[in-house]
Amino acid sequence: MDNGAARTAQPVIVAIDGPSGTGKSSTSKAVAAQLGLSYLDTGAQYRAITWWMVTNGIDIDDPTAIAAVAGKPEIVSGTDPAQPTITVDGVDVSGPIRTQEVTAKVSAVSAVPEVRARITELQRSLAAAAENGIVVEGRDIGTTVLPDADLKIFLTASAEARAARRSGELKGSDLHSTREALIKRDAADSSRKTSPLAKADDAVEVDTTDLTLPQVIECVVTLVEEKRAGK
Ligand SMILES: Nc1ncnc2c1ncn2[C@@H]1O[C@H](COP(=O)(O)OP(=O)(O)O)[C@@H](O)[C@H]1O
Ligand SMILES: Nc1ccn([C@H]2C[C@H](O)[C@@H](COP(=O)(O)OP(=O)(O)O)O2)c(=O)n1
Repeated sequence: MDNGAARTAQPVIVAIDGPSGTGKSSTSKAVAAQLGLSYLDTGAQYRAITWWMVTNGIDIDDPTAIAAVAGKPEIVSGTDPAQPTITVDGVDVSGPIRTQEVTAKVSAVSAVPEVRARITELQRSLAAAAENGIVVEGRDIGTTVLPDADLKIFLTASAEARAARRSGELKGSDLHSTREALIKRDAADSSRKTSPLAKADDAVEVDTTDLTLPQVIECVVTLVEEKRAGK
């Protein structure tokens, strides 16, 4: 019986995938905040496990060595879009996971199946625990992690636009080397055997090259609201 209390909407699961610099993090955070949903940056989790491997002297070129210790670090993600957090064994690593060293090594670490199995399990349990629903962003969310997501978005943008956005963030970096590094990482992420970066067949593709960030956010919010209305 309806006792007059506000009826809560069904939890909604939104998967946002795409290559680097397409606007996944900024869009996902804003959409989640606007709609009262949780938010998960899965790239931060792969960066966190990479940071742990580097800090503990694990040979990044040795997938067997990485696999052997993949279960060791305890990675905890806070899913409030206003203040996303990430810790490894209780240490706040939100700064250290963004260094160029971690960025250069994350594709090799995240290609190891044992790493993916571990992180995927964490992602699924966080999504299941999100009371109002969640926006999860990454590379394989729509294809592998949450194939039953209510809405799947695949963001794209030209390499030029993505490199310009990234070098705007990294002070002192030059556009050419940022573009090359970004293309190399996308190629590695797209060609790995285990759950590569890919668009799910039922994902809505949004090309953000000529859109402002507020336009992309509005587009995704509208798609979520349409989904919710149709439920
Ligand atoms: N549509 C857009 N137009 C201009 N800049 C954008 C747009 N979307 C994102 N950005 C900027 O580009 C940078 C990378 O965005 P981010 O959300 O981190 O991308 P991703 O998570 O896909 O790597 C950020 O500085 C962000 O503010
Ligand atoms: N679901 C995911 C998310 C990220 N990864 C890997 C591959 C990416 O190059 C790294 C870093 O991801 P992140 O989203 O932080 O990358 P950006 O620099 O923001 O583009 O993690 C992944 O393999 N699967």
